[in-house]
Amino acid sequence: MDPFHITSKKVLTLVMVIDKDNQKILLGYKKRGFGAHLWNGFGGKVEPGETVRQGALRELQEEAGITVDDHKIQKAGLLLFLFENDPMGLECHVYKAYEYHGEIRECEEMRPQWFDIKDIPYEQMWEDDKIWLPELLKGQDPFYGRIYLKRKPLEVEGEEEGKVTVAAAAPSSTSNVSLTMVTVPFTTAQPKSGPFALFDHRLDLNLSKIPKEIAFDGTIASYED
Ligand SMILES: Nc1nc2c([nH]c(=O)n2[C@H]2C[C@H](O)[C@@H](COP(=O)(O)OP(=O)(O)OP(=O)(O)O)O2)c(=O)[nH]1
Repeated sequence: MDPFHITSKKVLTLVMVIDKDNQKILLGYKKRGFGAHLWNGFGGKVEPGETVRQGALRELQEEAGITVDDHKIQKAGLLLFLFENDPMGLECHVYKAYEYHGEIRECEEMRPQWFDIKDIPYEQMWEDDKIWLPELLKGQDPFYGRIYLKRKPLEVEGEEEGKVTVAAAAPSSTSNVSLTMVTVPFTTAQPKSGPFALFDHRLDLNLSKIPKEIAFDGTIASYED
């Protein structure tokens, strides 16, 4: 049985806000939850009753405090995250925006910060980002990627007085796996990377040739602009 076979998926959004004039990108430090301690764009689960695009705009407003005009947010790609031995895939719709309204502000989930595009903190981001984000920044989008991830055995959860508490990483979907808590010596050299390690990937840069509905693994990924 293919360990990356999925039978269902969650639909997620991710918005990358880019300041072209100053060659900067807005990232948020995820303070809690899935992908905690990593820098990322802004996004989350699409809620019932909203389109993917509406979900992207809502999450950007909630997490960074800013809004983008509907026609100014551009689809940059579609990423399918597949987790080993997890039948739930994540279909992540990636958008980019070059203009926004409002004041950037921190919320309890994310701490936004501008980074020079030449200094993107890839070592503190999801491992797959270094595959597709440079393409987005070069304008090589829209793209379609399949990202295969393996669970890391242990993951940093918190730190106190030179020690960190680590827990067995939880799977992407609702988990019936119990967390194993242990305390190990903390080394500052250890990056706080995501709980999953990149196993394999495929990135297709000519999405225009792919039909709007993409069939994969028995499920259909919607591709709305
Ligand atoms: N850059 C990047 N982003 C990813 C990867 N995998 C992944 O889920 N994401 C993004 C997609 C979403 O924006 C975000 C996960 O959504 P979330 O769990 O925070 O959703 P949410 O805000 O609705 O969550 P909640 O805490 O309100 O339940 O992480 C990845 O490999 N790279």
